[in-house]
Amino acid sequence: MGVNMLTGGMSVAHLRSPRIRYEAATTQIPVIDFGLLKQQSTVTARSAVIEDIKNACQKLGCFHVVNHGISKSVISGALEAASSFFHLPPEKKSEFESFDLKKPVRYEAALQGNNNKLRLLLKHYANPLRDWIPFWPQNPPNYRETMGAYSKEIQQVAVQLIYAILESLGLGPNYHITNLENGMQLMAVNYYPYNNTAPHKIGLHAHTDYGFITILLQTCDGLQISHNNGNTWQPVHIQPGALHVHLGDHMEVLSNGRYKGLMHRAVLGCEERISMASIHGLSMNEKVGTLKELVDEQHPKRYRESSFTDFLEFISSGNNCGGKSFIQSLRNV
Ligand SMILES: O=C(O)CCC(=O)C(=O)O
Ligand SMILES: [Fe+2]
Repeated sequence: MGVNMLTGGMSVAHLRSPRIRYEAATTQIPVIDFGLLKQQSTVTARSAVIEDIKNACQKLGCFHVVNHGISKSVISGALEAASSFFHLPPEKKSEFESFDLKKPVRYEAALQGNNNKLRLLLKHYANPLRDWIPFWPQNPPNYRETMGAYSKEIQQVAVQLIYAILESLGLGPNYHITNLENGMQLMAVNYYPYNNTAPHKIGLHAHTDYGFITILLQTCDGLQISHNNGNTWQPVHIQPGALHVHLGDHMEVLSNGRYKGLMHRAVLGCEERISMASIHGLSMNEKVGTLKELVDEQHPKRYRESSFTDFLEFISSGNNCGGKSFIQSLRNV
């Protein structure tokens, strides 16, 4: 099995083609050149990128990142390992099957009707890597090595992007968040089967992600976003070599609502699809609150503090079934 970089983006070779384009109107997603955020970039170039990030975060809650420095082989290695895992016989995956959200590794199959698959999910923590990797699957044999290499590089990109986003909020280039580097990285590795029925079947329902940002790698189209609480949806088309980045609940909290977490979902289509969402925040029990620099008389504090453990308790207690999302539960209204 090989992974090739087709013009449409990262594609697992045995997956079906051609890629479809969804019919709804498409939003042009701003493209951020990560190379221009690096130290050797000129001040003018860097400030122009920070301004682009600000506009993207305010208007859309997402952007694409190019020139991120993660090699094609690292990316294709991780996608291949994910694909091989999902194609293992069910009995090889079931050792990870659990509904206990606190497990370090968890496998879940969302099925419908005659056991038709809607989505297979493998979720595990990744940062600090040495703490979590001993729990990861050993089948396929290169899973730990290849997924580990990808996770490590994505974690570094994520930290720099979070600081760039904070700079775009006017916090200055030297703003520091204690323990961000040791914060949580949760990898949600998703597999969606081929199912090209119209209207498209939903593989993953509308939600916002926990954490500051999510970095999403995907083999083909299927991601949709909404800016009106799920009333209408826009497809996000993949872009060759680019990573999709969107804001999560805790960026909304940090920024005192200046930036909002992006609502998104995934639909099935005319190819098998793999997506890997790397979700970045602070560690399990660390509380995240609004930054004091973003609170004043005109902008009173709008959110309660919370940690990842609080989030897990919120979703395990079935609170979100009443229609209230985690972020809504944090708003002081
Ligand atoms: O598959 C996708 O495009 C989205 C995945 C996602 O939103 C998630 O895993 O949280
Ligand atoms: Fe998500």
